[in-house]
Amino acid sequence: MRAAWRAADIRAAEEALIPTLPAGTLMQRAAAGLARRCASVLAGRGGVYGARVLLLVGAGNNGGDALYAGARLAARGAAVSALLITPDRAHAEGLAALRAAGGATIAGLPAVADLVVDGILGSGARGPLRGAAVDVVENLDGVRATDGGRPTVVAVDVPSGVNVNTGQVEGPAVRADVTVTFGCLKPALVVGAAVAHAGHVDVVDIGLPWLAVRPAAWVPELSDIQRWWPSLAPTSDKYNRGVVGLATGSAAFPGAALMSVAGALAGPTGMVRYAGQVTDDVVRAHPSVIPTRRVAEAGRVQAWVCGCGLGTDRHAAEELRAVLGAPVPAVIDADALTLLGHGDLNSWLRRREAPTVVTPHDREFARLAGDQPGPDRLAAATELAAQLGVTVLLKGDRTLVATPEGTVWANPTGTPALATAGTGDVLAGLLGSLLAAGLPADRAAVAAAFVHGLAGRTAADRLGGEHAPVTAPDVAAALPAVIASFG
Ligand SMILES: NC(=O)C1=CN([C@@H]2O[C@H](COP(=O)(O)OP(=O)(O)OC[C@H]3O[C@@H](n4cnc5c(N)ncnc54)[C@H](O)[C@@H]3O)[C@@H](O)[C@H]2O)[C@@H](O)CC1
Repeated sequence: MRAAWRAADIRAAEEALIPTLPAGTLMQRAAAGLARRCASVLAGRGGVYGARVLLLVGAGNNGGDALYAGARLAARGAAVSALLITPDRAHAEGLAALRAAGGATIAGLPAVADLVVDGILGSGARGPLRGAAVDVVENLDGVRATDGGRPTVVAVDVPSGVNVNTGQVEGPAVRADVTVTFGCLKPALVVGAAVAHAGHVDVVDIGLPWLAVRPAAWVPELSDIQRWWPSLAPTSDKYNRGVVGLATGSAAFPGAALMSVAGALAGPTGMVRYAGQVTDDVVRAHPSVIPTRRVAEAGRVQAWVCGCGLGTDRHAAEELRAVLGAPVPAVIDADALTLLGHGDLNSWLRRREAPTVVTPHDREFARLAGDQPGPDRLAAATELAAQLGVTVLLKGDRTLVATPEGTVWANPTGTPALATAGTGDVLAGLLGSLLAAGLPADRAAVAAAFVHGLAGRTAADRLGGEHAPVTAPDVAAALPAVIASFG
């Protein structure tokens, strides 16, 4: 797993480190890593020698990184021009280094550049872009590469214009192909609208120590999921692998039952029970499932999933109450979240002692929290988790998992392929299976979101690419291959 820390925490660590090193060491390490990445980008566009490089240089150290990296590229024969956003405040030593290497300054955006290095703002950014930077960023699209195509844009640390700590994008912001970030990830590189501005993210090691404060977010990696995923043992049987129950679907929404069951069947449990109104549909599609009509009539389970397509009538409320009253972990999804938003069911949720995961998208989040998550999704998910005392899986292109204790995870595998009806039901079923198999709520939620994202990507690939019309059954069908690949 990797950590994304807030700008102030990173700055404090850097300030503690700086006096222990020769002057300028951190910036030189940053610039060296940045120049290396820029050179590899240029290698793919015909080489460094003779390439046209445009540096966008702001008033702070972010501009300093760009200037020193530009000096390194100029020394290798690139034609490097620096556009100083606030000329009287540019990093003096960096500028001198660039000039000494043969680079020049220019007064406005050039017509041609093969590589644009965005050093306008980094972790010292406050609010949306102001002043001359706005014009530069808004007109960047007019710059063409020597071959007539788009230049490659490399952002330094974070793309300029994004909120480093929240990932919010409130005004014009650079759209980078690559972001070279220093020391560790930043929240803007893992959550919110800013992620789409960052492109591919490279973390350059500048010798920053592991920070002693809680990260703004953790980002799971495949190796974490592989490690957590319950594996089959010679002594496994259908009961000790865990049994998951699904209180999902209704006459109006039978598909939600089928999708949630499909998700659960792909998980690690040995048995799936279905309690609901569409038992015939479920058993026809999935003959291994044990059907009953009501939660109260189902046999023992180690976790419940409740809400997908359940409806919001009195029957649905009774079923939700039965799930909330059961002393086992529960996933509360979709219609069950609507039911929780009003009436006495919310107090049932608070009384629960077994782990609970709620899985809202933004509108469902508003039903629980009173308002949509807003631009600071990390804070919103954390607050709701603390307020309800449950794990919150906030769906989005970067799904977040927040625990009541204040830990947040940002899932990196999201894909637009999942933006289609029914995929949430698949996720809920899979998550329920992981809970029933004994995973703690946060790991179950993180693992389910991660694998679900991979399944979305696999489904799209199988159908011909990222623009293929993926459906929820395609996602469910892709789960076994993704899980099998864990080895
Ligand atoms: N602290 C360190 O030791 C290191 C810092 N490094 C670099 O330094 C960066 C942080 O440097 P700084 O703290 O100087 O901050 P920035 O380089 O992000 O710039 C801050 C300056 O930009 C201006 N500014 C702030 N918000 C603005 C806005 N919305 N619109 C227009 N101008 C705005 C302010 O006047 C401020 O002086 C990092 O992102 C990284 O690139 C690296 O060199 C590695 C080492």
